[in-house]
Amino acid sequence: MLKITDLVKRYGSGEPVLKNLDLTVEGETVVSVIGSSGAGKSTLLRCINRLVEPTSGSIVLNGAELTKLRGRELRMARRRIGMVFQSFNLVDRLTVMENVMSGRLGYLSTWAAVSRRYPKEDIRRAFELMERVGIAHYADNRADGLSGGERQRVGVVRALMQQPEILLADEPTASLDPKTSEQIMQLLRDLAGELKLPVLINIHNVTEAKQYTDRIVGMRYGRIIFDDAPAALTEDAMEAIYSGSPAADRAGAGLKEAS
Ligand SMILES: Nc1ncnc2c1ncn2[C@@H]1O[C@H](COP(=O)(O)OP(=O)(O)OP(=O)(O)O)[C@@H](O)[C@H]1O
Repeated sequence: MLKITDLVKRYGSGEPVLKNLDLTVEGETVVSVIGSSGAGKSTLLRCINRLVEPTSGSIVLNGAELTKLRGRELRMARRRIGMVFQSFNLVDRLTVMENVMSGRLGYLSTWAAVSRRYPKEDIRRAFELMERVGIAHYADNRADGLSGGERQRVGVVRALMQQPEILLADEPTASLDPKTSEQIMQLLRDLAGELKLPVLINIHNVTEAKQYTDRIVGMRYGRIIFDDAPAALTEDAMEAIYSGSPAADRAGAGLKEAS
């Protein structure tokens, strides 16, 4: 379970971009985070894996407080959090297999990592997952020879190789055509169920969020103002999430306040 309490993030001395957020994600739920550009969606995801340092608040993953960790402990905790990126973040000149196996680096000794001596079990698991997502036949191909959808599948398998306890996806379909985008959303949804993994997806495409996720979290300038099932995302709720400006938000407008 991921439990975020009273999370604040301020970049430098500016206004907070996350304002006392509370969010709990349990089980194999697929949760989408929607909101205007600048609402703080990426910052929220990046605070969870500490790519961005939270200013204050608590982020607990299966009993472990992530905000307090430093050094080795932080590296150990990070491997429990899988991340899938909009731009895939693959190493182009490496093969699909090498990219996938880089998901295991956090588990290997320095010597094993440098010499790329992966345990047999890791290799078996890599093939199993690559088969599952339909890229096993590309294992020895260079990553830059693949289509966008195939590259994102590599990114998903790499994240799963970490044996994560949660999967974070930062606009995973934004670089893909509509059909491929739907396939990736379906894949994330299916994998959440198969691996009993909670998935948190930052996404701009509200139609996909409604179709492929169990729960929608709507952010407006640093606050969560909607958190419910897709069917509850009415036009009024959409208006509250997407209208306004940071200045209007500072003045206190919002769905929670209005209701
Ligand atoms: N490294 C940074 N330094 C300073 N300000 C930042 C930094 N990263 C993000 N911000 C600011 O924080 C706010 C929230 O940005 P964030 O990227 O989290 O929003 P978002 O909802 O993910 O937007 P988008 O949908 O456009 O990606 C924005 O005002 C942004 O300019």
